[in-house]
Amino acid sequence: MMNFSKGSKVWIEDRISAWETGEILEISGKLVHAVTTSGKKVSVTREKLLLRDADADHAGVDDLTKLTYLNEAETYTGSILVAVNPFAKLPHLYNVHMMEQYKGAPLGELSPHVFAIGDASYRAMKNERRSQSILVSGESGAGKTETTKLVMQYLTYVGGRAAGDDRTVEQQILESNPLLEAFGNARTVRNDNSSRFGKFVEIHFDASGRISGAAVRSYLLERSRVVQITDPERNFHCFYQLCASGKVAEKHKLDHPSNFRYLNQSKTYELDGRSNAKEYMKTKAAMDIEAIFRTLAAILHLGNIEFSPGKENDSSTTKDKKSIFHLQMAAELFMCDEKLLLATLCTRSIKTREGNIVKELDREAAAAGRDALAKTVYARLLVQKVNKSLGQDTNSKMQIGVLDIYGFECFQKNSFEQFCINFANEKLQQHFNEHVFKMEQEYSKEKINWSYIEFIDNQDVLDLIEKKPVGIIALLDEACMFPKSTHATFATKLFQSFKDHPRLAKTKFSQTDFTVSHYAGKAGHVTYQTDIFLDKNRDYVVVEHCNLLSASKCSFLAGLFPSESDASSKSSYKFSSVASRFKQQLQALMESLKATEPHYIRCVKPNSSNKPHKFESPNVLQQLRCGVINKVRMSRGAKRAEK
Ligand SMILES: Nc1ncnc2c1ncn2[C@@H]1O[C@H](COP(=O)(O)OP(=O)(O)OP(=O)(O)O)[C@@H](O)[C@H]1O
Repeated sequence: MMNFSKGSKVWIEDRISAWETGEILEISGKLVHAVTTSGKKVSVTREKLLLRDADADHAGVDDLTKLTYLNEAETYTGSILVAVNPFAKLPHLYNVHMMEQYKGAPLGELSPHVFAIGDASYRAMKNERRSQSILVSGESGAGKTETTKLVMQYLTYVGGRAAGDDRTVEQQILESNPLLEAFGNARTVRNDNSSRFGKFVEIHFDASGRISGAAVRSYLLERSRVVQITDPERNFHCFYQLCASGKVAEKHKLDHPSNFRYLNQSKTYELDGRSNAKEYMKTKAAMDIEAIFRTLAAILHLGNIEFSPGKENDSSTTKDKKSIFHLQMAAELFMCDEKLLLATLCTRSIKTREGNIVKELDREAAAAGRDALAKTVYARLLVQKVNKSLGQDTNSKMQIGVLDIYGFECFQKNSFEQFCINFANEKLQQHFNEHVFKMEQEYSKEKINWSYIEFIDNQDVLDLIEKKPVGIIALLDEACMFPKSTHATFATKLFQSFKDHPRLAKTKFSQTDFTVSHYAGKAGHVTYQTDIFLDKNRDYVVVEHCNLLSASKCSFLAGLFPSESDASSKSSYKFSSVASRFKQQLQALMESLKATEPHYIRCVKPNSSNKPHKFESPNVLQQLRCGVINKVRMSRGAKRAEK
């Protein structure tokens, strides 16, 4: 129970602003009468109040360990940097002078800064000879990508070689950013430059702490965007850049984006304050292979091939002259045979005991196959290319990995993507729990009074999601493999298997939605709509597609499709589970992270209109509650001991 008395400085819970500052006027029985700093008188019960640091009134504090009272109103803590997106350029905060200031400065001596985290990681790596990781999280538009770039800027600054080399590794690393963004980012309703994939950038160092290479791993690229977008969102930036590239565009017969089906589903072609042509130059500077542009152009032409019914029943062929032109262009740019491309799009061969049978595809199936091909080519292009341009150092013993991954998501409607994203966040939360637990043990050895209140073990949610043979992912894969399954049979099986599971519930209004109670407390109850779960989890690799492109005369493209001889497969479609692949990738990521010492940056979006100088408290509080820093509180008075 907190000790309130007349004159106590307090935080008062408020429906609109979350917490208001105030002072107690009088206590009468269960009611406390208080006045807010803005002069409003309120009478509330004690639960609506928290004691407050009066010292911090004037300017606030930027390091929470400086507070006497630590509670939600002051905010949570831990060794986490909370970075609020300024939505304005702040060059004075991120220049060389600043980097110089933070270089070697003990953590906590200067104001909290992204560079301070970068420096702490770099020094820990050098001193302890141990790999480090920096985990950047937050919701869309909170500033993860920008923060990641600043961390990389700092690391390349302190770990860079002396000037004089031709094109140094650190230059290569920094230049990979425009490339990654061109291919992996797009305009969404929430962010003009939203990363449509998660990424783990590993910077490699040699024994003396100098940068020797880098690598990037990507997670869950939103492939569907290549073929489907809605206004005012856009496709990936690189397509618009290519259309604005002048000569190259002309050479590949590209003109305005409005002429391409993959781009004109949304009428948004330009972005405020960005020029497609200028961005193209930046992307181009980071890569020298003409083959990439050619492949991108081929994807756009491919998307413009339309089909009409063919001569035979349920068959299809190119619709008109225009489609034939785009077919020719796509084949030319993919450097493959035009007839073979058409056959790949309009037929499938099925292996039977008697031999191969060629089955005609109707126009819907042909169009679906065309889009699948576009998505597969695009997805393979991204990481392959970026990794090549970075230059990995396979001998490096020490690394600093920067993870930029989507934070916990809970919308009005949640589908498969949110399910995967929240699964990733559960994994990261478990990693965080283990880390804090270890720290707590260290502290108790040193007899420091620190307690990790409400240590929440989320193994049960993880089991629910990923355990074999019965877990949400396993049941989903099973459903995907049986042609007769529907989302309804999947949901029924799910509820049968987990009848009394405390973390899984049915919803009132639907038989097929399910709610998972994630780690993030009340805010973490997420209801998923299973309608398109099965489709979204199916990633068919069409054998003909691979055969077509592995035979391409363009060695770059052929290299993206190493030929697999899978004679045992009866069908030319091979089911591969998106969720299971993601699970494996996460497992590998966790293994990498376990070998490192982690540092955390939580990015916060101050308002939902992306405006500077606007702070919506309830909104921010919600983000902090859902974040990695949830549930970590130091007991009051504990941090005095720590100080
Ligand atoms: N430190 C910063 N200084 C100035 N502007 C920033 C900063 N961080 C973010 N912004 C602004 O906010 C926008 C969104 O940030 P960013 O793209 O980094 O968000 P994100 O968390 O990576 O989002 P998503 O999950 O959608 O990729 C940026 O394009 C930029 O305009």
